[in-house]
This record gives sequence, C-alpha cells and structure tokens, in this order.
Amino acid sequence: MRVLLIHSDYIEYEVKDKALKEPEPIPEEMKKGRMEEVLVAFISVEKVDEKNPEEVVARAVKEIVEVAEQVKTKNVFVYPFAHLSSELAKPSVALEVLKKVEEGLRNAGYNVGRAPFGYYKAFKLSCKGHPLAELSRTIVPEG
Ligand SMILES: Nc1ncnc2c1ncn2[C@@H]1O[C@H](COS(=O)(=O)NC(=O)[C@@H](N)CO)[C@@H](O)[C@H]1O
Repeated sequence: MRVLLIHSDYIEYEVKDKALKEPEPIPEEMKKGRMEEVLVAFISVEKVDEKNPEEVVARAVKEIVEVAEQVKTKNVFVYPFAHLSSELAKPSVALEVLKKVEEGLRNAGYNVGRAPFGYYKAFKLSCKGHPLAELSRTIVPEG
C-alpha cells in the first residue's frame, strides 16, 4: 500500500464519470464532498497487499493516526488513488481495504470522510505547507 498524506486547509471533490465499469454504488450526497482542517490520505492499494489485507489495514490506520496526532487534527479524509503504484490490487480488494481503513480510523475516534471509489473526480486541495504537511508511507505485509 502507498499512502500520500497531505495536511490541508480543505479538500473538496466532485464525481465526474465512471472510471470502472462497476464503480462503488453511492448515494447522491456522496457525489460532492468537502472537509476542512483535514489530513488527506491518498491511498493506492497494491497487489502485494492481497497477501494479508488485515495486516495492511491495521498498519495503515496506525501510521495515519500517528501523523494525525503530530499535525493535531481529528479530521481524516481517505481518497482512493490509483496513481501511487504500478502494481495495483484488483478493485474488489482495494475497495474493501479502503473501507476497513475508514472504519479503523473512525473506531480510533477520528472524523473520517472518504471519496467514492471507481470514479473520475475533480478535486481541490489546499496544502498547509508546514514541514509535516507532505508525507508518504509504504506499507508491505510481512506475514
Ligand atoms: N488498487 C486501487 N487502489 C486505490 N484505488 C483504486 C484501485 N483500483 C481502482 N481504484 C479506484 O478506481 C478508479 C479507477 O482505477 S484505475 O486503475 O485508475 N482505472 C481503471 O482501473 C480503469 N480505467 C481501467 O484502466 C481509481 O480512480 C480509484 O478510484
């Protein structure tokens, strides 16, 4: 799994077209979204993660919580992003993993948003620019 973490004043997105034949079914209210004072986590789920998705989810939640504590935000936005890796997991696995990361962060007490999976989306992001505002993590299952 590749994670790009951007501490932002805001992120906003708008769903455009389908990027997959069968994207995640979403309610009308998920077609646009915005979050403020937020740690945005752009996540590419990788083929290697299919070996132990549970482990990768647990470690991703831990890494994201650590950064959220450092930058002092309780708001996290999970953004499915297929461009941080050339070895992507198949969409069915990727969506499940992303939903579990969202759930894990919520269980850790964070306000969590997530962008819809399998769509082309327009987005605007305002990076805060401080020394910890741009970080990345690579998580590979050991087990
Ligand atoms: N492994 C993955 N990790 C994160 N997001 C993914 C992954 N696979 C698919 N997606 C989601 O599905 C969308 C399309 O994925 S994609 O790989 O870019 N494109 C496609 O698969 C098709 N356009 C055929 O190439 C991405 O924008 C993202 O929302």
